[in-house]
Amino acid sequence: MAGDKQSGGLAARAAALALLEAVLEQGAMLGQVLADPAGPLTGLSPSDRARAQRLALAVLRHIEPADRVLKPHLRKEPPEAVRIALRLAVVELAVEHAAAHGVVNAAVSLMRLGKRTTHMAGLVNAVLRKVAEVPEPFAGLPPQRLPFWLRKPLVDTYGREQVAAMEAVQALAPPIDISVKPGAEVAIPGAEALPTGSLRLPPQVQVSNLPGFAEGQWWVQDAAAALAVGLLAPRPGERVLDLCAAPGGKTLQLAAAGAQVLALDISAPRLVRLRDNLARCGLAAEVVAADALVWQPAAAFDAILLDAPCSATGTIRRHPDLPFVKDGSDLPQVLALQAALIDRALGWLKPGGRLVFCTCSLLPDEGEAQLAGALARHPGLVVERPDLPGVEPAWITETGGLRLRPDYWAERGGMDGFFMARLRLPA
Ligand SMILES: C[S@@+](CC[C@H](N)C(=O)[O-])C[C@H]1O[C@@H](n2cnc3c(N)ncnc32)[C@H](O)[C@@H]1O
Repeated sequence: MAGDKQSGGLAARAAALALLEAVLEQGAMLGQVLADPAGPLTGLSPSDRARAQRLALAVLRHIEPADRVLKPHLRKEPPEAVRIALRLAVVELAVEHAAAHGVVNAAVSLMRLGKRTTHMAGLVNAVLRKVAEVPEPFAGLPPQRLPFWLRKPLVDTYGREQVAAMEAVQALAPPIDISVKPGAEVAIPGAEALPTGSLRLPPQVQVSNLPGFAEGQWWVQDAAAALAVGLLAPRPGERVLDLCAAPGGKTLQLAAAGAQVLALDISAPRLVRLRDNLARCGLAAEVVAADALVWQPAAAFDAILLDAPCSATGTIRRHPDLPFVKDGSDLPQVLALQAALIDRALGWLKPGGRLVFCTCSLLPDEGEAQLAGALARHPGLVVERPDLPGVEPAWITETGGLRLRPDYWAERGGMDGFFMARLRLPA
């Protein structure tokens, strides 16, 4: 749909609906759909692409309140395509505070464009006019809840109030954090220096236009994710393995610290991004595409960072599609893989060497329980407590791990959920 400005934003909205249908009806992760060269964003202008993506993310963060607003106005279940279009319009009204006439007209036009939806245009018009009469449609409604398979273990672990606080943060578009190359002078207007050393930018800035990006002086990396390399504390010249490295945020930190890095990942396509990131930042690492369950190193390492595959449930504020696509059924295999990777990595360290194990998960099975399992299987292994700038004592667990949650720094926009621990072998 060319000339989206003249057509009142229809192309961006139509693409947002297609993205939402791919996630909600076909169970695709948004990242996969966005990366598809033949996907719904093909042919759109950069600003329409950005708008479509922003709208789809906003809807995924507010499906539950949108459905509650719509319920009194719908006598029977509309077809899924119509329901998704109604949700989009409600979120535009309630969250984006877009002008009602534009939102209603666009939704009606989109219905008229589809053979299977054209007969619903009148209903959509009537429902949205009713919704638009209320100044703040979401006022008084709780934020969207996590799905039961995830919410239950989180409530059991952290408590009901804490989980509600996480859900409140997950309802907001997250800020963008960046890690700055040591020694680089970066002046980005509006950037906030975080206590742990990362810089925080407002949500939805166009990062590639900002000063220092093209020159490779910094890279996008959540402030919580950046702490794993701080915990490993790589020293110049050390031989360090970045196990499960792609797309490479932590590889960049390790290389920038002067370590001699071997970055390994099973995914060749994800390693293309890692290589691009290294090239942009003028940093070097040996890159290996291999399965860590079969690969063997030629020599032992001083230190290993294991950023293991996991449920990624700590990243829902950045990936609100995750609760609609995953159901936790792959967790047993993922837990077994994490334990196997820990055991293999410990076997590749020099005596006295250190391993940081981390996962971007909120589930204790993928964090605290993996640490306990590793300590039980490897007598002599010790946990070294984190001592990092900006890390609050309350974030450190009894056994010396670091538990990070989305509701920490809530007033600043939160942080990704992570668990990380530094283990040392006997010398
Ligand atoms: C959490 S991500 C890593 C993120 C990365 N460390 C960063 O900071 O950008 C986990 C990675 O594990 C990789 N992976 C999964 N199974 C693997 C295996 N058996 N061997 C090596 N890598 C694996 C995935 O391809 C994925 O890139």
